[in-house]
Amino acid sequence: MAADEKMIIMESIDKHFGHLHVLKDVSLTVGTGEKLVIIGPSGSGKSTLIRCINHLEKPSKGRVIVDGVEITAHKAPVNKVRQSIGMVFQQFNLYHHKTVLENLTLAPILLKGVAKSEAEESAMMYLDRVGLKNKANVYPSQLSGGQQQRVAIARALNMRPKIMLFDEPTSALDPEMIQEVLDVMAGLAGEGITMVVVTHEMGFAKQVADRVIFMDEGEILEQGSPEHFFTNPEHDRAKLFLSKILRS
Ligand SMILES: Nc1ncnc2c1ncn2[C@@H]1O[C@H](COP(=O)(O)OP(=O)(O)OP(=O)(O)O)[C@@H](O)[C@H]1O
Repeated sequence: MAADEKMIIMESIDKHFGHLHVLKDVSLTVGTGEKLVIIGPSGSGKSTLIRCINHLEKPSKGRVIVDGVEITAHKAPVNKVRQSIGMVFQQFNLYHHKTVLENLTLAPILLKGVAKSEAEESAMMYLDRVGLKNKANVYPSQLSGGQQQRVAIARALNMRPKIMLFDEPTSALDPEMIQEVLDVMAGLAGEGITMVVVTHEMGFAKQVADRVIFMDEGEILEQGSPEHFFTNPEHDRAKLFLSKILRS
């Protein structure tokens, strides 16, 4: 894979919610296999930006190109492109009336026409990867929050995505469960998949990110390698944010 290959291109994105101007002319590219971590204060537009990548939010202006397909184009094959983008949310969003195994196999069978036996085989592989092979036949309500989030990650992976988006995946978890989810994500990061992660976990950003982006008030204020950003933030607002979050 060429290092300059672009998996995600966002060009001059604006997003308004009514009078609220949430993204202001944001441009961003993410390289194939890159691990990008987005940080910033609450309300700065991080979730909105990441949701523009898979068109859960439609930009008011600008273009989004994913793996060579412009999903903001008129009549773009949004559903098809979405199949190559896994997303993990703060809330785990599992199907509670389905077993863990069924949670993983449903989308590949229904959306991609994968044979049930094949979907189950790969599901077991991914459950093993997140350390939950022995939970295949239980229901989500029988799992801890951390386990449910690991199932959500395995479910996204079972669609064989090219990109994984994480929107504050540990924010709803009890503190003792955060690390088990971050460990799974760090393991995944080592495997070459393109990852975009919104998080308040600065340790994860330092450990895993190729690049950190600091957003404030709908703009990318600063970006750089974690080594550079965390030791040498340039903007006062980035400095203030880091001093607050690293103290907490
Ligand atoms: N669907 C929506 N309708 C109206 N306003 C919205 C909507 N989604 C987000 N907003 C507003 O847009 C702004 C940016 O929200 P967003 O969730 O992108 O920020 P964030 O940086 O991810 O914040 P947090 O860290 O608190 O999740 C906020 O003021 C939010 O209230």
